[in-house]
This record gives sequence, structure tokens and C-alpha cells, in this order.
Amino acid sequence: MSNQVPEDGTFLPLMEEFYTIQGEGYHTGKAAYFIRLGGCDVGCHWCDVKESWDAELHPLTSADVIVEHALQHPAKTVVITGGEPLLYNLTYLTQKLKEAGIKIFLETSGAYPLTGYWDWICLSPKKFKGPREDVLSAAGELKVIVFNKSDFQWAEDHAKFVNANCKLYLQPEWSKAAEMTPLIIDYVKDNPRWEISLQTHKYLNIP
Ligand SMILES: C[S@@+](CC[C@H](N)C(=O)[O-])C[C@H]1O[C@@H](n2cnc3c(N)ncnc32)[C@H](O)[C@@H]1O
Ligand SMILES: Nc1nc2[nH]cc(C(=O)O)c2c(=O)[nH]1
Ligand code: SF4
Ligand SMILES: [Mg+2]
Repeated sequence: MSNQVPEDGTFLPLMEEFYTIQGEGYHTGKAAYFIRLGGCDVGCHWCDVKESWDAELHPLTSADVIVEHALQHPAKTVVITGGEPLLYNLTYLTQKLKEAGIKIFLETSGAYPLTGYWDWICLSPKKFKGPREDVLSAAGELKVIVFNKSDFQWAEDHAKFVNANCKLYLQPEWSKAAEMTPLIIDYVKDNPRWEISLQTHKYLNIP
């Protein structure tokens, strides 16, 4: 799938870049430049960006050019997402962003080895391909998607493997939000170490 992507991370399959507001999790509400890399084989049936899955549909793009684009926006913060960004060696891209004075946040399922330099890691683990220990221990936030009732216990099972200061979020799966949000509200009231995360950009109709 990602065969032609050079292992040194100087070129990466870029699906899209956009300047918006971080809609989810700990940094909700902050302006950030989003870099969405193509390629994912985790296979979440409810994934809201399935167009990202096939890396070959997304042009190999110079990491230096991505950094230049990121610098053209007032907020010196980027979110690297996908697809599954940790499919690739992110050392080069994050090093260049860091040298340019940009704060770097990651959105990942944690299914692949952690590479790169990060100011914040949002780990959203998946049943379909579980998270690795290196990503669990580096996560600043654990953001579990709630698609059905069994996901509360699944969230607790994974919370055992993150650091004591890792933030814990429950986020309704978008197509089930009407059904799951009230359950999450009750769960957070009963278990206040968890907080609710909403996909606020979808309510705001922004990217
Ligand atoms: C599209 S994923 C890309 C990054 C990485 N592959 C991952 O899953 O974390 C970005 C974020 O959107 C969340 N997400 C994807 N589809 C969703 C949906 N239908 N409802 C709620 N959250 C969703 C993921 O769990 C993840 O936190
Ligand atoms: N506004 C906005 N915030 C986001 N936070 C994480 C996203 C993602 O798809 O990784 C996302 C996204 O797609 N849009
Ligand atoms: S891991 Fe992320 S990009 Fe991959 S299918 Fe799941 S939600 Fe979509
Ligand atoms: Mg999204």
C-alpha cells in the first residue's frame, strides 16, 4: 500500500491540508493547520474519512513543502492526522516543523510504532487493531470512541495502560451520537475522571 513512500520520511502521501479549529479532545477550540496523511488499514467500520484509507490515491508530497504551507497561517500549531499517520516515519517532518517553531499535535490509533517529536499525542485506540505500548505510555490524552455500550468497559481496560496524568475522554461515534451522548453524560457524572469530547467542528459546520 505505502511501498513507494521513502523510509526517511522526506516525502509523505498527503490527502489534504486545511486551516481550521481543533474540534475534538484536550485542545478543542484552538486554531491549527491540519495535515492529513493518506493510508490506513485499521478498518473502523464507522470511520468518518474512509477516503483516506488507500495511500496510493494521495500524492507523495515533500515534507519541506508541507512545512512551508504550515508557516503561512497565524496559528503556529499543526495537527498531524490521517489516515493513520504513524504508518510513516514522522521524524523528518516533525523535526522540520519544530525547527520552524511550530507546536505539533498527533491524532493516532496507536497501531504503529511511534516516531517523531510531539508536543501532544491524542491516542484514540481501536478494537480493530489495538494500540501499541509505546504509544499508550506517551499519550497526553486517551480519546475512546463510543459506538455501543460495551465501549465503556473497553475504555476502562485501556485507561489502565496510560500514564497517571493522561486525560481521559469519551467521544460519541457521530452516527450514534443521539443515542450514545446521553449514556456518556451519565457515565462521566458517575466516573468523573472521564470527560466528554464532542466533534464540535461537525456542529459548527467547519472542516
Ligand atoms: C479519522 S481519525 C485519523 C487519526 C487516526 N487514524 C485515529 O483514528 O486516531 C481522527 C479522529 O477521528 C475519530 N473518528 C473517526 N471517525 C469517527 C466517527 N465516526 N465518530 C467519532 N469520531 C470519529 C478517530 O477516533 C480519531 O480520534
Ligand atoms: N476541526 C477538526 N478537528 C479535528 N480533530 C481531529 C480531526 C481528525 O480528523 O483527525 C479533526 C477534523 O477533521 N477537523
Ligand atoms: S484508525 Fe482512524 S483513519 Fe483508520 S479507519 Fe480508524 S478512524 Fe479511520
Ligand atoms: Mg476528522
